[in-house]
Amino acid sequence: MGELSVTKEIILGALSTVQEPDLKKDLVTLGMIKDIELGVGEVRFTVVLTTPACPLKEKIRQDCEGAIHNLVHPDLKVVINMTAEVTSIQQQDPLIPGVKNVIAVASGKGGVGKSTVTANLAMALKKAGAKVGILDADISGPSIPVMFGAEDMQPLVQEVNGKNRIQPINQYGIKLISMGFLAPTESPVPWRGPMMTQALRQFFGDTNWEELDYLLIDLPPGTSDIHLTLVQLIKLTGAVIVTTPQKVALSDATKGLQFFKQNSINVPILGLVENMAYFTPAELPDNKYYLFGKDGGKELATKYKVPFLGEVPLVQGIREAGDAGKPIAAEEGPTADAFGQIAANLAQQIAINNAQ
Ligand SMILES: Nc1ncnc2c1ncn2[C@@H]1O[C@H](COP(=O)(O)OP(=O)(O)OP(=O)(O)O)[C@@H](O)[C@H]1O
Repeated sequence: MGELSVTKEIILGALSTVQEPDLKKDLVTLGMIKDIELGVGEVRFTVVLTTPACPLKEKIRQDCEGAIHNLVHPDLKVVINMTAEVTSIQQQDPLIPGVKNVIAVASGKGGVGKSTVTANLAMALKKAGAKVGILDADISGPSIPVMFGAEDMQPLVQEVNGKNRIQPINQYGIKLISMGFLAPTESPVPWRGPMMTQALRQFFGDTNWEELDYLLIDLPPGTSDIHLTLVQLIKLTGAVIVTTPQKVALSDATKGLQFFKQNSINVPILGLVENMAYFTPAELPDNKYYLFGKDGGKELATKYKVPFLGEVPLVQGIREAGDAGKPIAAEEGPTADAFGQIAANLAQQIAINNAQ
């Protein structure tokens, strides 16, 4: 490379031609390039993505390398450190100062797998390197403790900076709080409005969440007092709607969508997840049986112009893992990959919304 004298400005100039495909601006303008270091015949720098679950990570890395080779020198060795700093909504909620994004997971109909999707998305986001928590507000049947093998656990109350704080359960690196910890499942307490409001307020304000990139809220099916309390209590990043492809579930999912979209509530829909999209027997992994109809969720997303985050098959392993207390997304395999892809799409939508 003899004569070549490369400066940080030249490197920045080359990288300013690389676009962040979602945010539609270049990496330099977005402040995503850090710590440029020049060595003999090589350049090192860090790219700070908006989420560790970024589905475009590899493309952005290749585009950076390509820009330097094309615009600076083809033989320059390029060493890129890909990191991430999750972005947050502009006005973070003072009730939960360390929590960057709060995502409501809702469904119209019961039993469509909303808790299963919440648990597995949390696992997948955690696996990608994010700090994740779940607040299980589904008093109709708090299944999150079971899905995390935490049904016999109780959160402790500890004094932090002179204030009593609830310590969330930490299971597989995910922080959990559940209405189920307050009311044992076998003796369902008839929750009344003020009790729920109080419990939710406490779960947000008095829990020692510390730093979280994503806090997922598992809501009861349908639209209830809890939904209203939640949107009044906390500034949500957005909502995810879980549905199955059959007609009854879709019409209920539409009600869920409309609840968040109505003017007085105005919570962005981050996307729709189609659960039990098709059945795949373990012994015939390439066969797909569309038991509940095909593409219902996808079509609903198109109709209401909301992102389609992906589909989850009906497989025995998902139910077994849930019952065994460790979400399947914690393991490796095609089902975990499906959740990984949905989590990446969700993280991407959050980053896009936060940039607007
Ligand atoms: N894709 C799937 N494949 C196999 N089993 C699934 C799948 N999704 C959910 N299940 C199973 O279906 C049952 C109901 O799921 P889950 O509790 O997640 O539904 P829900 O919508 O949260 O229910 P609720 O109405 O109680 O809130 C569970 O036993 C779960 O393991």
